[in-house]
Amino acid sequence: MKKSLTWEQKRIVSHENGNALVMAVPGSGKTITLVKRVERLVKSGIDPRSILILMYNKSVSQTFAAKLRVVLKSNAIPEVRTFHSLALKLVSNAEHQQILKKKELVSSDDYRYAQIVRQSYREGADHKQNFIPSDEIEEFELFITRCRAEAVTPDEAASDPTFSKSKPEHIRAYKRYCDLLEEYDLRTFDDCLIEAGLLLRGNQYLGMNFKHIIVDEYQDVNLIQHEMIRSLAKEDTSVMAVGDINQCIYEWRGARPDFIGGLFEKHFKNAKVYHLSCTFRFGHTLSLMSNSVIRRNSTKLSKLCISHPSTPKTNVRIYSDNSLPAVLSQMSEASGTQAILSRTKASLAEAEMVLRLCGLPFRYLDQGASSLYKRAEVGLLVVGALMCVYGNLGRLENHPEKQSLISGFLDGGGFQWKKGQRKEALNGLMTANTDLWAVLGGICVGSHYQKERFEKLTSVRQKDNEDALAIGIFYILEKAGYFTGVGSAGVTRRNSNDKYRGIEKIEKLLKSSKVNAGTFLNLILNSGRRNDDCEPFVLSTLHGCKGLEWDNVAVIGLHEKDFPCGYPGATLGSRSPVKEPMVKDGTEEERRLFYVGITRAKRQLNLMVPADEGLAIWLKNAWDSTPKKTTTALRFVYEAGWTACALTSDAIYNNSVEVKQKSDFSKFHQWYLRDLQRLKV
Ligand SMILES: Nc1ncnc2c1ncn2[C@@H]1O[C@H](COP(=O)(O)OP(=O)(O)OP(=O)(O)O)[C@@H](O)[C@H]1O
Repeated sequence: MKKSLTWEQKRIVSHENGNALVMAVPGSGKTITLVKRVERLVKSGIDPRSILILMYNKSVSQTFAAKLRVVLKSNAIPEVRTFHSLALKLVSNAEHQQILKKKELVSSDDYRYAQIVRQSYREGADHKQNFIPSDEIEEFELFITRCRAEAVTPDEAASDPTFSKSKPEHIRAYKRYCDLLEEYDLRTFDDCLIEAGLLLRGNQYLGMNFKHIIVDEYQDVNLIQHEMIRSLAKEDTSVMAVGDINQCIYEWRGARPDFIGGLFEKHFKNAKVYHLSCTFRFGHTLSLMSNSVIRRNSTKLSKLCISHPSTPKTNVRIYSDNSLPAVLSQMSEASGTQAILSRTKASLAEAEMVLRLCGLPFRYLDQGASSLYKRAEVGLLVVGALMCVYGNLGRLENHPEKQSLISGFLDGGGFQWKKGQRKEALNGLMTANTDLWAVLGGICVGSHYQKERFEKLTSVRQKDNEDALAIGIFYILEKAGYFTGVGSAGVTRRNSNDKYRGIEKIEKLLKSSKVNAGTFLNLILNSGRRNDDCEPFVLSTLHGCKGLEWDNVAVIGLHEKDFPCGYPGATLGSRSPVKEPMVKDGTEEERRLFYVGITRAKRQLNLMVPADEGLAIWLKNAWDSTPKKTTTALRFVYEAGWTACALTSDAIYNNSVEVKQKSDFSKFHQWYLRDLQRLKV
């Protein structure tokens, strides 16, 4: 169906030369608007090669380029790139011209990168043990990311209070990290961005000369990327930044809402401001709820997100956590695409278990990097249960995830490995028909601690059988101390992988489902149902779902404790030239993350919350303020004010707004109704 543009969209398409800032609410059709704008520029005689479009990720940029090829009926389309691919192009050109030293590119999932991070942490932080807990490494990696996002050298980090107030060992380790990259002639993607920025600042454009630059998702641009655009733009370049301040969710990577909400206009003079305030994705209840939440942030809400009258109703429901199996079964019967979104990977693991129990198909958006198999507590549980039931690991032979499960057991088992031991254990256990206790017994001989640990874990040697309740086996393992060595309980802003909560969730599920050990092991070890009439459920973290939409969405794990609003490790310093971060405890970023999550739904949104009497009272009274006391359910669900939003939304759909009293609607809902009236669509 051919879509006719709204007047807001048309104004952006026909923007003349000069800088522009487009503030777009979720689902407002940025893609179609930008495609039409480029089409208009090219039709007006602008050389496509002088147009650069910078997008957030590879798949979005590829889809956008494909759309341009169709619209322009040509392969001669403008340059559509991600920041990283642009940086890579600049750096490889500079290497070619011998301006830069030739180095190999290393991605963050390359084993060499992981080795360098570990080595630099061990040496720089003077870490005695060979095995470093993953949480410590993740915290250090976060520190590296922050330094690289602002191109801070180790010396600068040491003398800058925003960085040096962090752990001193991080600064030493960061210096070692930089030295090691240099030593091994390696360059990460972040290094590419920094070096590309320096090339551009030195006027080494290497053939780049753009009349128009369009940058999508500007709210997640960091300082280096912002500076790159500044260097690329010449006197006569028109830069158009498109984004949504309320969807800035990558502060830990150096993005800041005040870049799109201040810095852009400061550096790109006379920028004309446009709004895309009308969503085509979801109906009035969800628009009202998302506005209701996000207005609690300190960023002033100048325009509300309004549902376009052509948008179908979205059903929003709030359910108790305990009814997850029933809700997912009901979703599987609805038509269209389905997604399960969560702040933490622990909740996704719970959802995966439920899907397996219900025999529903699923896939991870991150290709399985957060799947059950990658979780230490699952490795411990599976290995432990296999030993209890069968007395050996035979069922893992030829299993494609054998290595992940054994690694989980070795990493979560609390062995405090010494140099080379973990590798030896893994190699030993990966050989066919190996005896777990014989391999470990041969390795854990050095220290008293390891011997003790080994003895504790082997205490489950006795054979149970497949009919035993899985929860019974879970308790045997727990008593034997299986889970005491598993990671941290905290969720940092970057790391959504909290293992303790994963254990809690597994326990809850095994208790309520009453499955026996045989069934449980089958559910985990079989690949899950693949073919089904219903679309596979997509599982994703809230960070990963940006820019996407599904017909039916469940946002799960909406517990206050799972959103690290006040978690100290979550607080990020920044050397932004604008001002200090607005809220230090991270509440605003977490609220934006919730906002991004709920605005992915088209027809149905299910919010899964823990039992919370306070929320029941809130909903009964149709309140939408921020609760003053600490809550069990996420405070943002309180703020969304579902009851009042559903009532106002019903009045709009039933055309009964006019017959009601003004006082039937809160001031805030009156604002929405006024804007809806005014919308000249
Ligand atoms: N003028 C229009 N009329 C009808 N539908 C439209 C119009 N413009 C866009 N749409 C539809 O709106 C939906 C959302 O568009 P799009 O995916 O571009 O949103 P977005 O602005 O990028 O959202 P987000 O910020 O959440 O990523 C799409 O299904 C698109 O086809």
